[in-house]
Amino acid sequence: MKQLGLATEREETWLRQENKEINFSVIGQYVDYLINEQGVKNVFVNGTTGEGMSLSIQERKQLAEEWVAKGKDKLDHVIVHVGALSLPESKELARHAAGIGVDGIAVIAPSFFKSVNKDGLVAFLGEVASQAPGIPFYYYHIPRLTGIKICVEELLDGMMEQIPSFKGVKFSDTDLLDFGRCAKKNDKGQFSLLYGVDEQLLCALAMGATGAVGSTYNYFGKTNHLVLEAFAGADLNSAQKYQFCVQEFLSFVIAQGFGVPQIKVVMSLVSGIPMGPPRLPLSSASEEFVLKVKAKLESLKNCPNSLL
Ligand SMILES: CC(=O)N[C@@H]([C@@H](O)[C@H](O)[C@H](O)CO)[C@@H](O)CC(=O)C(=O)O
Repeated sequence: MKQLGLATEREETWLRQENKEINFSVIGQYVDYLINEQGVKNVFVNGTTGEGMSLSIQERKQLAEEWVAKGKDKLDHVIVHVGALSLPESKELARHAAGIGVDGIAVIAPSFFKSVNKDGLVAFLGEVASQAPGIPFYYYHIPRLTGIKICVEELLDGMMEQIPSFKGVKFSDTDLLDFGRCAKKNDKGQFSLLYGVDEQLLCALAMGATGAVGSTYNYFGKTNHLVLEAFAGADLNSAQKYQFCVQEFLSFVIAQGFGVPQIKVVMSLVSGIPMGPPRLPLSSASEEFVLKVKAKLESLKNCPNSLL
């Protein structure tokens, strides 16, 4: 947490920032921070934390371009979320992503019509994927936000059969029964299962996760790498210790109300790079949250398992 002092200074900047425009200029700095401070070399752009669904198509394209440009020769993978409510917009984003050379695209279930069925959803995903034929395709499952609760295990057969570029699932849900059934289908390691509920990463690894995508890796990247390493080395005690450390922080912030605005506060405090306010309809985190989370982060500096 050596950046805390710097973040305090910049915090006023982000709280005062009123125009809510994207600050593209910090992306290069953020790439270096992720690599050097967090050991993270893969990014997922325009997802939930990045408020992708609150951005215009043009903004999403510009962001994807900037991440690809600034990540060139530095990052291993830039996966861009291209999901949208409208199929033509999602296809346009997929074509654009393919054109700028991303390493993967992901699509969330379009969620205005909740009565979507499995075949309709797979057909939607397939049409989007077909616009970027050589690019690995991921289905982004986050039912808590989309309200689309079709089990991923049910979708898998359709996606594997109908989407030639299907590469895997970003699974942001606590349903480890569904997750385990997906892992069973992955017995030959045909696809990636990227878990996205960071407080339960270790459980998902035990079940068959092949990787993870989440907001926490912005600021607890190193600690989470230790979870991965300890698990890979069959050192369950250490893996638990590191996971408990992440859980201690997340249970504290979740009790305060932890959504994208609050995640941005933590990311700004730890990185020292201002993430700015969220876009409406989300509102900035309260000053009370900022003070509490600062104190919590300070206290974690003394946690023997924390690499903050
Ligand atoms: C709802 C939400 O934001 N979920 C996060 C988690 O990383 C979540 O913040 C974390 O598990 C803490 O609860 C991710 O699954 C989302 C994510 O990866 C994204 O930004 O697309």
